[in-house]
Amino acid sequence: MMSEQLTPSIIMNNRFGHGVELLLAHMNMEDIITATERLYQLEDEQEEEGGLSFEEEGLSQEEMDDNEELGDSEGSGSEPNEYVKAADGIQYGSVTDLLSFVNRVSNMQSAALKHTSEEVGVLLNKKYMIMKNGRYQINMDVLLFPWKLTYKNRGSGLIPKGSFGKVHLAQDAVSRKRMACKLISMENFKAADVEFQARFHHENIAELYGVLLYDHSIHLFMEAGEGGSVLEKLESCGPMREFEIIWVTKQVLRGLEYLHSHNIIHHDIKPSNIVLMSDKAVLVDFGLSVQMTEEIYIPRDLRGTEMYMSPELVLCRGHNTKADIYSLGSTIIHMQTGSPPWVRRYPRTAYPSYLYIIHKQAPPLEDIAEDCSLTMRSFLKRAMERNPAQRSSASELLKEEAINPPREDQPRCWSLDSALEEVTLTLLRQQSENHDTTQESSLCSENSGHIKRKGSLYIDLGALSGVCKLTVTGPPSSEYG
Ligand SMILES: Nc1ncnc2c1ncn2[C@@H]1O[C@H](COP(=O)(O)OP(=O)(O)OP(=O)(O)O)[C@@H](O)[C@H]1O
Repeated sequence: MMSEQLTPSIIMNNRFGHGVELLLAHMNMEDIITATERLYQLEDEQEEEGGLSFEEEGLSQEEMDDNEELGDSEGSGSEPNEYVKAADGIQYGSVTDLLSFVNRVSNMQSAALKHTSEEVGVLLNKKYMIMKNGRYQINMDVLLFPWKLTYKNRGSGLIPKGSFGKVHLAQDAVSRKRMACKLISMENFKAADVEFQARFHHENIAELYGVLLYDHSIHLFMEAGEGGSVLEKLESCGPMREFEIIWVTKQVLRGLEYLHSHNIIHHDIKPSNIVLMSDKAVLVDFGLSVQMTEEIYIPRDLRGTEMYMSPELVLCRGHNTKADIYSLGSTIIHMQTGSPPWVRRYPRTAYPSYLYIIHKQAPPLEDIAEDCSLTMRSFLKRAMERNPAQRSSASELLKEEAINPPREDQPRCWSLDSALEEVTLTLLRQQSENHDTTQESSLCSENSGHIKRKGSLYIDLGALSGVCKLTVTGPPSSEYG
């Protein structure tokens, strides 16, 4: 059995021997057979290919080239076997490498990994996660911090906590990239927790950077929503204004349009699973997601969060991607009013479950905010249509007037944008008439920056974060030396 006192070099030298001892001591026979089969299969593959290869899926040419170098320099082909390697170190790899790592880890008895004192895992992103001497150590190469979302009325050191995980802010010591790191205990980890984020890439889906197993917890490193979740914003700043809701809704719909085009149901659309960045919002938490293989998904269990669930999901007789659209409708009601649907009419204290109410009474159009615009109200009716076949899809909703308001109805900053743009263009025209090239170039650069921001709520969110005293306190740079 691997002793905790062994120095890293001894562990390296005895890696293969200790690995076998560990397997024998802690795995059951079935695990050993699976592992052995995998070992021979891998050896065969390596012999055929003349060495260990990375599947290049999801990697840029540059990364693929780097992988080749990595393979040479680290002598990956000469490792005793990949089974031991993948459970006994860190490697840069492709999505396929990562998925095979998480599958192996989630199938192993947790006792077999209990004594792994070093990080093991697969990193997808070489630009942000910089390995040193074949290692990527927690609290050395990557530092973890509690989120310090200093929204008003909130204490510091808040760690957003879900039912199975907790999410820290992480920073790579070399690249300085800030990431979110979700910790899931081995007992609760399942491959689905990473599968969708690893396989599917879209700007409105939090990008997965790598997965490590350390200290008996799975660490998922991903794109960080430094502005916190929509739920945190609601809890601290109260109901959102319609132009903010429109902005978030559009981002979520784009993410859903992409997921649904791949027949993926997210299954848990709600304010805490939408996180904010300065220029976009992304979906997180794919632990309940499912990729449909048929028109209708027949669930074996109830998936989702009650208050946001559609009536067909509650019924458990089969549903499809439209269930997410309904949950988005519930989420919009929460953003408008500060409470999820139902709870103001049926207080939680008196109603321990809302399933029956949803089944009998959905959709909860009475919960739509009183000051909701007519177009948003009609959007909500389409999104929360009781019959999923008649409910609009993400692509259809993206074309709705409610989320594409006419220019004159845009929020003030948009008008400010437009006004600035018009003034700048007029000035530019005048300047070019006068041939004053010096001023023209300075105006040009200002203008291009301005145009880049146009169409996003860049200014609003910045201003908003000021109003809400939203800051993410990063680590003092002195901590990195
Ligand atoms: N990439 C991220 N960036 C910023 N915050 C995040 C990120 N991922 C998750 N969070 C925050 O951490 C909280 C918990 O994460 P997550 O929902 O993934 O865990 P969970 O255990 O599956 O939660 P639940 O079961 O309640 O949905 C989220 O509500 C969100 O506030």
